[in-house]
Amino acid sequence: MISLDVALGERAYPIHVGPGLLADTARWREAIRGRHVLVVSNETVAPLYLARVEAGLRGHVHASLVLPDGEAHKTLATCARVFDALAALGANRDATILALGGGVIGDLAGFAAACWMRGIDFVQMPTTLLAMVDSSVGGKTGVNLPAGKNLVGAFHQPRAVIADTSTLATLPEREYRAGLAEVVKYGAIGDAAFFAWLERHADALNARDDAVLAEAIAASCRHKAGVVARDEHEQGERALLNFGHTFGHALETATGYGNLLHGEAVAIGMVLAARLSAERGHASHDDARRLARLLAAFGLPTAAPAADPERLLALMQLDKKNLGGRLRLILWHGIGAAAIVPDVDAAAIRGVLAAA
Ligand SMILES: NC(=O)c1ccc[n+]([C@@H]2O[C@H](COP(=O)([O-])OP(=O)(O)OC[C@H]3O[C@@H](n4cnc5c(N)ncnc54)[C@H](O)[C@@H]3O)[C@@H](O)[C@H]2O)c1
Ligand SMILES: O=C(O)C(=O)C[C@@H](O)[C@H](O)[C@H](O)COP(=O)(O)O
Ligand SMILES: [Zn+2]
Repeated sequence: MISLDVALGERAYPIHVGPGLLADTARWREAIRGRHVLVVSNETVAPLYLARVEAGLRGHVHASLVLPDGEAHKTLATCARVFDALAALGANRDATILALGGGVIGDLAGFAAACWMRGIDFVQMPTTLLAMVDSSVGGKTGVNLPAGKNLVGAFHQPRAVIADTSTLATLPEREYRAGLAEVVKYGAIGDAAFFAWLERHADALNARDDAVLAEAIAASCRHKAGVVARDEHEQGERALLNFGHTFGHALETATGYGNLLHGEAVAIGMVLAARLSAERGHASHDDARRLARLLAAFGLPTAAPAADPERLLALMQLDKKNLGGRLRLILWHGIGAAAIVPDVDAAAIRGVLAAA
């Protein structure tokens, strides 16, 4: 098992990564402070793993809420179901939500925890690669609107992250590969050596080699935990974690939530952002091609699906990073370096979208 901390002073919390952690109840029960516990999961994950979690809750007043599966359900309406379940449980301010599932469950249950009685504890129990390397860490919680991804949300840090890597054994191949997109992101924006390591270990990662995968997850969590500790509320550096996301989120919304997986949309978005950066002279075309090659080696898409460029641009205009009506994007300086660019010309974005 690997453990590290997200260093946030009094709100610091541990990330534990390793096989069998859900059954290691002593490890995660210490993160629960009150009597009431609501486990939030979905109809795919619950039959596989909910019993392991419930077995650790003897002595607590607890209930489980099993939600429908999918990005299309990351909505305010689903969130209202979590509130109803908390009310039925009699959950007070000392209640804890356990979010058992992928990023959709983590974002949604975390947001419900941020809102219930103005904020209760929650514990992330990620069961996808993407959730283990990214969404469970850092406290970005929220839901989608038809108008855009994650438009309603809150920063609310979990009390602990319990990543049981044995759950990845049941994760479908496409979902596994989508998680690798966010792993590549850490190398692309801030760690050229890690990027090169990923290139060398692509075959092992595709084969889900246990030791190599554990190293990739640990390195990703270290990157994310470091950024979050330095810039919890995205006043600066944290925005770099959004590399590829302005394009990616627009594609997810435009194609209908769930058709393109988040990791897939981010892969395409990183390729488009890298191309835009190369065209503006920030990065070399060779580096942009190298990024696309690594993503393709992980079986990820690198070309945008058919979508109206004007609709995509309109969606990008509602991105949370924008200020003063200006398009603020994360552009790229080649393998291992990225920067926030405050005023990107819409015409340049149109050009990249039209050529995609
Ligand atoms: N908060 C953040 O910082 C952050 C970071 C990245 C992504 N996100 C969000 O995360 C979401 C994507 O998360 P995701 O990729 O985990 O998708 P997901 O939550 O939809 O999970 C993917 C699929 O795998 C299934 N699944 C989960 N664990 C499984 C397991 N162990 N075995 C079998 N099936 C399993 C799920 O039921 C689902 O069908 C998006 O909404 C994205 O916006 C948030
Ligand atoms: O933690 C962050 O900060 C990120 O940007 C991580 C992203 O991978 C993630 O998709 C996040 O949900 C995007 O956040 P948003 O603020 O663009 O909605
Ligand atoms: Zn993401």
